[in-house]
Amino acid sequence: MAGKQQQRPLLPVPRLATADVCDAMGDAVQVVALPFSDYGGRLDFAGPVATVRTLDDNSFVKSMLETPGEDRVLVVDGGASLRSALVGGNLAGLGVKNGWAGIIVNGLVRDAHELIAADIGIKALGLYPKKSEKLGRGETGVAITMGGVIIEPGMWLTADTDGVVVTKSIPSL
Ligand SMILES: O=C([O-])CC(=O)C(=O)O
Repeated sequence: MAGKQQQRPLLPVPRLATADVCDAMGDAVQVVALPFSDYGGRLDFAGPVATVRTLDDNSFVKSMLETPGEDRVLVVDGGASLRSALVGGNLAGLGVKNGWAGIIVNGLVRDAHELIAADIGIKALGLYPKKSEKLGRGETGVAITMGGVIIEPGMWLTADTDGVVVTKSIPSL
C-alpha cells in the first residue's frame, strides 16, 4: 500500500508580496541581499524603518523596542557578528507589547521556541544561545548599510518568506 505523501505546510499568502513589489517598482526597489531566516510568528510584515547599529551589545535594541513601535520595523545592523544573540524572547515580547511590526537583525537571535510564538516578524542570520553585552554601545536613528543597501530611518520595508526589500516610500501597486 502506498504511504501517504508528506506535504510541506502551506505558506500564508503575503498581503504585499516582495516579489510583486520588485516586479511593479523596478529600480525603485532595493533588495537586502542577506541570507535571513524567519524566527518570529509573523512571516509577512511591513512598515516604516527605525534603525540601530551595534556590535555584540543590544542596549539600543532594547531601548528602541521599549518605545511605541507604531507598526514600524526595527532594522538592527549587528555587523553580522556570530558572537552573541541580539534578540531573544524578552525583547521579542517587548516588541509585541509596544506594537512593532517586525525586527530584522544582521546578526543572531536566541530563544527560538519563544520567538516563533511571538506575534511579530523576526528575521536574522541564525540562532546562538549566548546573549550580548548591555554596556550601552551602539547608536540609533542612523543610516546603516546591510546586504549592499543603504537603509535610512523612515524608508519603507516589506518582508515575507521570499526576502526583504526597501523602498523610499510605501509601495503602491
Ligand atoms: O536579553 C537579551 O539580551 C536577549 C534575550 O535573551 C531576550 O531578549 O530574552
